[in-house]
Amino acid sequence: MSSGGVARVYRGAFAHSTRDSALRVLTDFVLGVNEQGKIIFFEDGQNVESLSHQWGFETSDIEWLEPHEFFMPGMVDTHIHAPQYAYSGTHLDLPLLDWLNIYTFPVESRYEDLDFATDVYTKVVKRTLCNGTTTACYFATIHTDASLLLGQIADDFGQRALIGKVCMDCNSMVPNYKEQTEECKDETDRFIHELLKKKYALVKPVVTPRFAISCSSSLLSNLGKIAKNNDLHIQSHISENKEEVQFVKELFPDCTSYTDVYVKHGLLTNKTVMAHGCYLTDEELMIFHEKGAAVSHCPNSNISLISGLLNARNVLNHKVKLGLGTDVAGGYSPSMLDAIRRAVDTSKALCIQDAELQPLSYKEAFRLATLGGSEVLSLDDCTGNFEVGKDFDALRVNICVPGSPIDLFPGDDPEVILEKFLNLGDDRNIVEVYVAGKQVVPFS
Ligand SMILES: O=c1[nH]c(=O)c2nc[nH]c2[nH]1
Ligand SMILES: [Zn+2]
Repeated sequence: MSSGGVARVYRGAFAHSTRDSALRVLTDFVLGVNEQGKIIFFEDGQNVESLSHQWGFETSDIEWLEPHEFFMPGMVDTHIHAPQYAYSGTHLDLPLLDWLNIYTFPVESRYEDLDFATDVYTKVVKRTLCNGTTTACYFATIHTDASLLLGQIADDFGQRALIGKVCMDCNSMVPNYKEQTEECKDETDRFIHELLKKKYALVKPVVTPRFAISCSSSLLSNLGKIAKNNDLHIQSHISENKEEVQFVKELFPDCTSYTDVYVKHGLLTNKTVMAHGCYLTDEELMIFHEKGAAVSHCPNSNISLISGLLNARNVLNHKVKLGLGTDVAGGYSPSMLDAIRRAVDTSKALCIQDAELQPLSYKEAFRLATLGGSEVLSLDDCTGNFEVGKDFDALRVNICVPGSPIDLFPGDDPEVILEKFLNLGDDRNIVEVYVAGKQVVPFS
């Protein structure tokens, strides 16, 4: 645009969460992005003259949003299985452990085939970006090369991503879908080092033991060490379903709880995100808080696989970091808007059972999908809201696109427009997506 490092300036309505507030709607703000994709100012529109002098841009260069448009932060999917996208929207008629054995493992075992992997991984990255997921924490499969391919595809399309090569050395039901312990450890090392060697700006590895049931104690310990030695993120599953919790108790009789299994193997750190957690006790949540570990709330999956209902309010009351996950394909929707709606619905269903409970508001769910998710992935220094210094990860939302699923009425102010979008909107309303200042949707 002009000298002084300003690449673009936008003026109009913005909605985001802050440390103190689940939702702040700013009706007339100006936001500047520099060449590196970072937010360099975010101020009241009245300050535009002084900002133009300070940053050396012409006010005529400002891009104005329409009255029925706003920017919100890109959404953070804290838990999604990229390979399972191949069958998303189907296979939702079995409980977790049968679902894994009958549907999931046979499909995941096909990802040795890099053509198949390219097809599915391209589709899942494009679909999630169109739906406003600017950051995704992916499980891949046990296959190192296909997992590296997922990293390359996320980088190609400009999505911020954590990529996990899945680790599992126990699988009696589908024995061809597992690795030997040593091989799994070595391949995890290779995956991490090859991915880091690519020096992708926004794509990083995450250590990924599938869950306690599919990993030996020796593998879990090795993965804890690998994460520690390389200062890496960790992701897994915990306490999703009652049968699973009981099985873990039997497999690890020396551990006092499911959480204790991960603690004892060095896998519960301040860079850990555990999916589900429906049956975590208050004592376990206290351990999560002490360790700084996070929970990914996956409400679509919890209901679709009839696993349980996470009491998100209780997790928040324990000051445990909480975000939302689609958990494709146990969750059938790749959209984080769906995760927002189902998180609110789940909290209301729990309120039917216990009138003392306070349901989640749409504002709180918005926070979980944006800033909360960035905290869960320890990425809140660079994404999650429009704080100056963070990367510009943003969705330009337009309520009045042709064929919009939303109608507006006189008096609908920006806060009402946001609420309608969160409850009624879809990818048609997400007209542009930015990651680190780069426009990634529409695809170039
Ligand atoms: O919802 C789930 N999806 C999975 O793929 C999985 N693996 C272990 N536990 C799991 N839960
Ligand atoms: Zn999962």
